[in-house]
Amino acid sequence: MAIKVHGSPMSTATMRVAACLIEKELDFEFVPVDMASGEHKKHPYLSLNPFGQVPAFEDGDLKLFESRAITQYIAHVYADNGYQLILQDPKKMPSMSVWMEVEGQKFEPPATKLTWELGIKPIIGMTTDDAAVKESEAQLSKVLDIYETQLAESKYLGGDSFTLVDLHHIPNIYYLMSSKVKEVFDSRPRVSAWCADILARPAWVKGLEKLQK
Ligand SMILES: N[C@@H](CCC(=O)N[C@@H](CS)C(=O)NCC(=O)O)C(=O)O
Repeated sequence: MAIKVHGSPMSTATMRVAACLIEKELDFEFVPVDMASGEHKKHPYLSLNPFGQVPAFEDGDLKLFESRAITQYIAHVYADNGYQLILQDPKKMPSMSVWMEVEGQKFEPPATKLTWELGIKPIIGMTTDDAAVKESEAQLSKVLDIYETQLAESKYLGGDSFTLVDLHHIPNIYYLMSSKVKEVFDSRPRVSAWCADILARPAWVKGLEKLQK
C-alpha cells in the first residue's frame, strides 16, 4: 500500500522525512497540509498527529508522527532499499545513537529557533526577533565547536559513512546557509565541508523538488 507524507513544503520536519524516503528510493504521495488556514490543528488531521504538527506519515495501516521516529522506521523496515542509512555493525551503532541524540537535544533547539527567525518569518511577513537570534547563535556556536572536533575523528557525525544522523541535520542547515548565520558554519572548516557534502546529496535535492512541485 502507498506511503503518504502529510506536511508542508516549508517545514523542516516534513523535508527530513521526504529526504529519507528518497534516499531509500521509496515512492510516496505528498499530501500538502494547509497550515495557513490551521488545517493541522483540526480534525481529521489531528487523528494523524494529535499534537497538531506536521508531518504525519502513513504506510498502509501504520500511522506515525515525529519526523525522527518516522525516518528510523523507514531506515529499519526498508533496510534493503536504496542507500543504507543505519550502521549495521553493533559496535558502530552506539556512536550513531549518541550523535542522533546530540542532533535532537543540542543542535535542534537553537537551529530550529534560528530557522524560524531568519528563514521562515521573513517568508511569511513576520519580524525577526534579533535578541532571540543572538542567543540562539551563541548556543549553536558552542554546539558547532564540538562538531568541528568530532569531524576530525570521522568524516560524518555518526561514523565514516553518511547516516540518519547527518540526514536529520540537513533541513535546518539548508535554511541557515541562506541566512547571516551561514558564517557560523563557514568559519569552522570541517563543519563547512560537512555541510557542503550533505547538502549536495541528490536525494535531498530531489526531496525538495518533490515537496515544492
Ligand atoms: N518534533 C517534531 C516537530 C514537528 C514540528 O515542529 N513541526 C512544525 C513544522 S516544521 C509545525 O508543525 N509547526 C506548527 C505548530 O507547531 O503548530 C517532528 O520532528 O516531527
